[in-house]
Amino acid sequence: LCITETCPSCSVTVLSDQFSPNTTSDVAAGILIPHTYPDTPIHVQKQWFKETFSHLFAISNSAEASEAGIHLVSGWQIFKNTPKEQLPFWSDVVLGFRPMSQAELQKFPQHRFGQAFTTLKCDCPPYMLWLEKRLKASGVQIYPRKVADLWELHREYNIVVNCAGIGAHQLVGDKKLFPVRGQVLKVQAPWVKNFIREGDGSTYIYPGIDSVTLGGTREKDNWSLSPDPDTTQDIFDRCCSLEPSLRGAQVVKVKVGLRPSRQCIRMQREVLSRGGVKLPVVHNYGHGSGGFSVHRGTAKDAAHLVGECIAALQGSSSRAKL
Ligand SMILES: Cc1cc2nc3c(=O)[nH]c(=O)nc-3n(C[C@H](O)[C@H](O)[C@H](O)COP(=O)(O)OP(=O)(O)OC[C@H]3O[C@@H](n4cnc5c(N)ncnc54)[C@H](O)[C@@H]3O)c2cc1C
Ligand SMILES: O=C(O)CCC(=O)C(=O)O
Repeated sequence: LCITETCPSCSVTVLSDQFSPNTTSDVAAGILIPHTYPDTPIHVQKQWFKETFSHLFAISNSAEASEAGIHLVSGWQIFKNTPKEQLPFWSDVVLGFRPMSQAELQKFPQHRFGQAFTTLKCDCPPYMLWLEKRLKASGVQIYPRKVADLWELHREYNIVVNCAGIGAHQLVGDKKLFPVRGQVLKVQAPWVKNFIREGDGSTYIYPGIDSVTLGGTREKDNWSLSPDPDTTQDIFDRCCSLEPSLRGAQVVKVKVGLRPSRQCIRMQREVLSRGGVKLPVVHNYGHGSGGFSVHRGTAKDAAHLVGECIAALQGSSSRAKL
């Protein structure tokens, strides 16, 4: 979508082997709380988050909000011990960030410190389906296709944008990319209105429009997509200890996804070349635990790199004509 906006003369095609509801993005809670990428400067991460937050805030404040599955949600991030960093880099992007009062902390007798704020949540699959609808309305072609090698696209397309998530491990052989398996439960608990997150991200409760997402797990290098029943029970128990009213909730779905993790998102131009033929590629993958939190910001950067590829192609074709 960002490419159609920044390069309106481009004809864009989406190729994907899986679509919603069968992607990693469909598993996510979709909450906007950044995870830090150790090898990316903080000001860049903050800019990605800010772009994403203000873009989604505008959608949440429009008639599209319910179909897009975008809504504001308030709640608490709680800590058993007071953390060293009490003001995360994103604290002035979310709304109303403040330390919790002692009265609020009484809800969590095991915890000593907490932060209250309002952020945004993207409910999936609705958000994915809404994006797909907007793509089609912009004239984008969408085809199911598994790509074995980016080079196979060189005859059909001038520029390739690689947004394959964990699929990039095989597609481009990126050894720096690894899966972090996550399991979540979707439960019916319409009385739960506030999010609750353990400061280390181990346990969370995120109310959505139709269900509440309970998590989580983080298992590095585990490629299994099968839900584990013991883990389901463990997640449920951990969430009930933070929000005892969940004991009365019914589990409607268990989902597993592989976070495409890396020390930094791969946001990069590359030119593939074989026998004198060139194929410009823009990589935009490796969003780990925070893909929703930064997706619009990173998409804008990727679209900018596509613009640079177009300029380079135009430059080389006018040189060739000379
Ligand atoms: C349990 C869990 C909870 C999460 N919660 C949150 C959250 O609350 N907030 C947040 O910000 N982030 C969250 N995340 C992280 C977020 O889900 C990811 O960062 C994000 O979904 C990655 O998006 P993506 O588009 O890169 O990958 P994907 O959603 O996996 O999309 C990649 C697409 O590429 C296609 N593809 C891959 N390889 C090929 C190929 N060879 N040929 C053709 N197509 C290919 C796939 O079929 C897929 O459609 C969570 C993740 C998990 C697992
Ligand atoms: O960490 C969180 O609180 C949100 C969920 C998430 O991003 C994840 O499980 O990866």
